[in-house]
Amino acid sequence: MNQTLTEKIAVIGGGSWATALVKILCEQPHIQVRWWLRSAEDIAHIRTYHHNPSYLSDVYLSPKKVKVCDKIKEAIKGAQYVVLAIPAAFIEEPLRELSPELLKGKRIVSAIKGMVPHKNKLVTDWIEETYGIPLDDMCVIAGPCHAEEVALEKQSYLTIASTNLACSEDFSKLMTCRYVTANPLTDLYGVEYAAVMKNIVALACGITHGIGYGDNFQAVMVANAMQEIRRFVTAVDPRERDLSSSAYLGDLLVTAYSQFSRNRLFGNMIGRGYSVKAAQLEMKMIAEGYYAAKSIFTMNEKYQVSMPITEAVYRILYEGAAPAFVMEQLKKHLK
Ligand SMILES: NC(=O)c1ccc[n+]([C@@H]2O[C@H](COP(=O)([O-])OP(=O)(O)OC[C@H]3O[C@@H](n4cnc5c(N)ncnc54)[C@H](OP(=O)(O)O)[C@@H]3O)[C@@H](O)[C@H]2O)c1
Ligand SMILES: O=P(O)(O)OC[C@H](O)CO
Repeated sequence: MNQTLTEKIAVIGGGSWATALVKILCEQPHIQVRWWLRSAEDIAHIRTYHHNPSYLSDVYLSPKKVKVCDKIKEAIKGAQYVVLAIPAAFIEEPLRELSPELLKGKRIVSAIKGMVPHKNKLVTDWIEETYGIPLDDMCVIAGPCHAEEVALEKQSYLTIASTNLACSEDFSKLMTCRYVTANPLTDLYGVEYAAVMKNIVALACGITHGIGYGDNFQAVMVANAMQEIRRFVTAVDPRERDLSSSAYLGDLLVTAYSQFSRNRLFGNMIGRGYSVKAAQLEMKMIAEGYYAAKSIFTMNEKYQVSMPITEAVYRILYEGAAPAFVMEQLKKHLK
């Protein structure tokens, strides 16, 4: 049956999460996805074979639904939503081609769980400051959801957070399909900071497992981490929020425990004695927690919240402190 594709959505980024989001969006009969990737080889391959050769290569990408674009300007043209799915550390370069005029009137959706390094800014704050998009025209995709499980169509839940309930409700509808349920929420900052911080915790879990600590220790660390997240998020953006819900606690748990977690894997390599450089080279994918540890540690110089787990990860990754020694010190802070 021929469907009329009445809504264009741009997806920016070519990694695993971008590929999974393209797949989810393609489930909507009326949507055409305009997909920008930086790799010319991947673009050529997708055009010919309808699969991303580099990430989630089993996912079929229908040429009727997905238009792959070499130019970011081409991808956003006519799109009502622009979905950003590049690790925060690399977001500035590709968006440099865009201007406030080109993005005016569009809704920006951040699928990024990271902060723009050097600026120590949430992606939504950085977009508002750089492109003048009001926060009410933005939302973030959060919740415990690994791209690999989306590829396998395993039942998953997402949270779409925005300061503007209508914006989060509208986008939740587009992200809901047979195997994904997306729920709206209005706690934009809380969700965004919690998503950034859970990556640091997963790194810490990986480090301790790499050293030889067991599940008993990890459970205590994750419980303490939830309190650390609560202290920091409350200091930065005080308001009522249920941190035990899936956008916060659920996301922390999946990242801390899943076989698919990039951040946990990265931490595990560090715990087993890899240098940061060697671990980054070995892992094809990006562990946002590496950058987040620095951003949150630096932000906390202002807030002075007690954050022993973040500090431990920062000292290991950025000051070269020995993981076993740092974790020995951390033990004294956990209950
Ligand atoms: N994966 C998930 O399950 C998942 C779930 C929820 C949220 N997220 C979030 O989604 C965002 C994207 O993560 P991902 O998992 O899709 O990452 P990924 O699979 O590790 O892919 C990395 C992406 O970053 C690009 N990249 C790497 N180095 C770059 C550089 N120096 N300059 C510019 N681009 C570079 C890669 O492009 P090339 O392929 O061309 O190298 C690729 O598109 C992150 O913020 C992550 O936290 C991921
Ligand atoms: O678990 P990670 O470190 O791969 O991060 C991916 C997502 O944030 C999980 O929701």
